[in-house]
Amino acid sequence: MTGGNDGLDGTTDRTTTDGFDDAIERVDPSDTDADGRSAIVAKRVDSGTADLTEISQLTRAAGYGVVGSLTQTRTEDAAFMFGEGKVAELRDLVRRTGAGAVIIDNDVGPYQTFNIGGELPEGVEVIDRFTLILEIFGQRANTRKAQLQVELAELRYELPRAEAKASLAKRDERPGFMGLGEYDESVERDIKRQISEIRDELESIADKERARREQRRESGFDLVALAGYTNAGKSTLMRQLAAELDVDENEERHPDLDSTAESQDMLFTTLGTTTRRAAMEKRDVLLTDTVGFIADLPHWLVESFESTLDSVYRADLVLLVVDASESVEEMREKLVTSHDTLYERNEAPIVTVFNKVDRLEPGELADKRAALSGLAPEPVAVSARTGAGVAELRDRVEGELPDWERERLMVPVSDDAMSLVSWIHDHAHVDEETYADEHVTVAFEAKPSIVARARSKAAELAPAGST
Ligand SMILES: Nc1nc2c(ncn2[C@@H]2O[C@H](COP(=O)(O)OP(=O)(O)OP(=O)(O)O)[C@@H](O)[C@H]2O)c(=O)[nH]1
Ligand SMILES: [Mg+2]
Repeated sequence: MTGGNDGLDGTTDRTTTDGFDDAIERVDPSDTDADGRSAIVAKRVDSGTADLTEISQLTRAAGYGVVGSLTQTRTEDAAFMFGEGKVAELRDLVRRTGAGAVIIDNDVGPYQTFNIGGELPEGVEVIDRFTLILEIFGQRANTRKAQLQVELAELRYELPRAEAKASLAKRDERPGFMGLGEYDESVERDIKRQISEIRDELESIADKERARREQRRESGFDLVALAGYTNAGKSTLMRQLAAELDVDENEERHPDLDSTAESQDMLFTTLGTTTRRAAMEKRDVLLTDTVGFIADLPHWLVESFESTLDSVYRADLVLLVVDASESVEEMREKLVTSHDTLYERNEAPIVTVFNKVDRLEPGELADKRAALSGLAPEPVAVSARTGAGVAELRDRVEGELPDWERERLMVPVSDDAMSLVSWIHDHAHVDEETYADEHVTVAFEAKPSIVARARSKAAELAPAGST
């Protein structure tokens, strides 16, 4: 996917700064993608040093080679986002590298995008962080739901821009704004209509998923979701915990489901959701792997993916996976982003999982636990790669799931009684099954809702008071 780029840490893009209007500029023409798409990454920060690591990873995940970079520390310029002199430098850098796109790790307004584009050689695209993420999602979207979510996000991104174009066109200042021809209010109306149609279709998909989740709960499954920052190791951990292949047989086929949940050292490897049965001692657990979180996403982009995140929000337990091989600072930022994403909607208890402990030095784990105890109380340390700590994680999952009830039912032997007994076997953990005096007795443990249903089924079979 990322052509000849192996190192994904983007560290080559970082240098020190003099603390002023720092011009960090690197050129690496060898770093072009296989299909020749190349980009310059750029970022502005108000203060401190701009870090290009993540935007470089995202750029490569979208299939571009990173051929140059540029950063600036200064307050935002209303017209160009960067200072005008910096935009001139950007133009020179584009000329020298032959880059086809400039990827800016900021929220670039529609007018700023237009202005920067006007300074660059003809045909060079100006892409901001959100558009880049949407591009990655668009490339990975391979279910109807994922495609609709991407389309919805694109339209919601486009809406304020269409408004801007309409107002520019009205003022007759820049006819053919961005080379896209005439704009008027009908474009906005059209976008709004499409948004509402897509929402309706997504809502009906979400209804079906909700019904399926309830069905699974009724069959005695506990639903556990893997959540966490992109590239934390969720899919790798899923494979460690999973007992067998997917159970989403009713769902639209998804390449992710066919063999294994994919893992790659790349941002947003997983876009859809994958559900597998987990291998547990007692409880029947369904595990769902899902799209990773990332910082600085506008609310509309998160909302567009709401139905994907529903499998996290509506789980019985969330495993929040963190890459513990990163610095405490990075871990903290990613934990904060994850908690922000979960905060309003999540209903489930959260267990934090420190992953990739195979990469830690002795003592490092204890230090990180202590430093992050506020954000990540009692984390379970695992290596999804080697399997270390995974047994402890299973125990912890079983311990955190809502308690089961014990019950003992006795019913007269009959065909209906036998089908009740087999229903109980399917939905509960049976401790004992005995036959005496034409009665069958089953002692079992199950979720309270399953126990209640077994009781009422038994009551229909047995004369009152016989249990
Ligand atoms: N050393 C080490 N590497 C790991 C471990 N777990 C995962 N990785 C690597 O980390 C990278 C990301 O793993 P994934 O499982 O794809 O991560 P993810 O959270 O599913 O990522 P997205 O789907 O992209 O959000 C891959 O290169 C994995 O091989 C681990 O325990 N130790
Ligand atoms: Mg994944």
